[in-house]
Amino acid sequence: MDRIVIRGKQPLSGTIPVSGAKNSALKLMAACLLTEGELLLENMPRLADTRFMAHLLAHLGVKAEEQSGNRLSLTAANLAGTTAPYDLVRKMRATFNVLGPLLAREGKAKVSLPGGCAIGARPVDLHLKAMEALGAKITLEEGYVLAEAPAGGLKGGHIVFPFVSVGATEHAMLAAVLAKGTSKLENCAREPEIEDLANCLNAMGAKVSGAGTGTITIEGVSSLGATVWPVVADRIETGTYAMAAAAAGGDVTLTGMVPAHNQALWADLREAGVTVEEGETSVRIVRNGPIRAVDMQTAPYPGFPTDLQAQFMALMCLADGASVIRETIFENRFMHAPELTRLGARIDVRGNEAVVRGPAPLKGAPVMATDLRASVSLVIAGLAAEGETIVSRVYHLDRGFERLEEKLSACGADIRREKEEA
Ligand SMILES: CC(=O)N[C@H]1[C@@H](OP(=O)(O)OP(=O)(O)OC[C@H]2O[C@@H](n3ccc(=O)[nH]c3=O)[C@H](O)[C@@H]2O)O[C@H](CO)[C@@H](O)[C@@H]1O
Ligand SMILES: C=C(OP(=O)(O)O)C(=O)O
Repeated sequence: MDRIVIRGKQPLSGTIPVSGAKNSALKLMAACLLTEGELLLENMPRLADTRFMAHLLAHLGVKAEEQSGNRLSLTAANLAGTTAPYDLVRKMRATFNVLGPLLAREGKAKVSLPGGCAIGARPVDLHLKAMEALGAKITLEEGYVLAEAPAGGLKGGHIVFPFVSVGATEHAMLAAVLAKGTSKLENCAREPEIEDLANCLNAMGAKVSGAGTGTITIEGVSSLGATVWPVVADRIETGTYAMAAAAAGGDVTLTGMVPAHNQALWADLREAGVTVEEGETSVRIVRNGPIRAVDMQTAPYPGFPTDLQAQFMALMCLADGASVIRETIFENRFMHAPELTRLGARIDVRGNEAVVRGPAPLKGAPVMATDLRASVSLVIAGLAAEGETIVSRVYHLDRGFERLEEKLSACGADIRREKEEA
């Protein structure tokens, strides 16, 4: 197993190209199941999660071919089956989103209950209610969801989500595009990844309107066709490197991204004393002076993303004063706090609130995390800490960060990957 070794206290300076968004790429990949035509995805991030999703799609009969220039060709001309087995679903959340497309195209699907980051219970009840609203019959059997469309296929339906769910909104869209009639989805998630998926589906011939707002309307069509689609830039990777630059200090420009997708973070970074200069498709982050403590609460988009909460906590460890961080999306997403404490941070967690008391003189130590964003928060803290920080369980990082060490080293970070001793 690999580990990441960081010698901190090197200011960062340079340019980091932002990759395509993991959380969009995975749902776009699932969309290939809706058509016999080729879905050619550009700006694909090369990640453990996208590889894993490709394995699942291959199992379902999809011809998946990586092409130069971060392109992935997916063709589901002949499906080999409609079952997504436990071993190919358990590692991550987005694999569950193959259920809707299979159900819409083949009239049935059998999909294992999903895995994903261990950050809370993460049920799939909203996904299943959405499928039922489109006419599907759902049963649970031995850890699998069995879904069956009515004779003649899924029908347009009215879905009012009781609370906002990114995955359920995307899943409902992925099924409703091929349903007969019109579907109306209310209280939808508004994340940029939802718009990316809707725009790609429309390019395939779907009729989806309202994505990016709370109400999405879908007029079902009888079939979808081939398209070429560039994956939207990863706003979580963007925010992560922005906070790495703020924590380590220096002057870093992130390129190939959409500044508007991180407004909540930019506001908090500016309040913390960090300079954020937004360009058309880039953002420059400069931090020379002290960091001010800022309170923050996660919220669905356009609020502060839960996927950047751990990184923000790492930054606040360095701030002058106390900051209160409230996690409102997942009930168990402070697993990084005890690990940050190993590096010298002072953090009190009570329920869904963490009080971070800075500035803590961080010192390198061996640490490990239990999920993707928690792991990268330890990398950020390591960049600001004196001495050597060793982050184990790198497979979490590999799920969602493409060439992390390369991108940070190019900006002057002393960071390397090595084999863990047995
Ligand atoms: C692969 C992917 O895109 N993952 C992202 C997606 O996860 P994911 O789509 O799983 O997150 P959701 O928005 O669905 O989850 C929000 C909340 O709703 C709950 N819930 C969700 C569905 C459901 O059927 N029942 C239910 O109770 C969840 O447990 C959570 O507490 O959005 C999250 C919130 O921005 C991000 O942190 C994840 O990185
Ligand atoms: C929680 C995440 O991913 P997943 O939903 O796949 O667990 C994440 O990307 O931070």
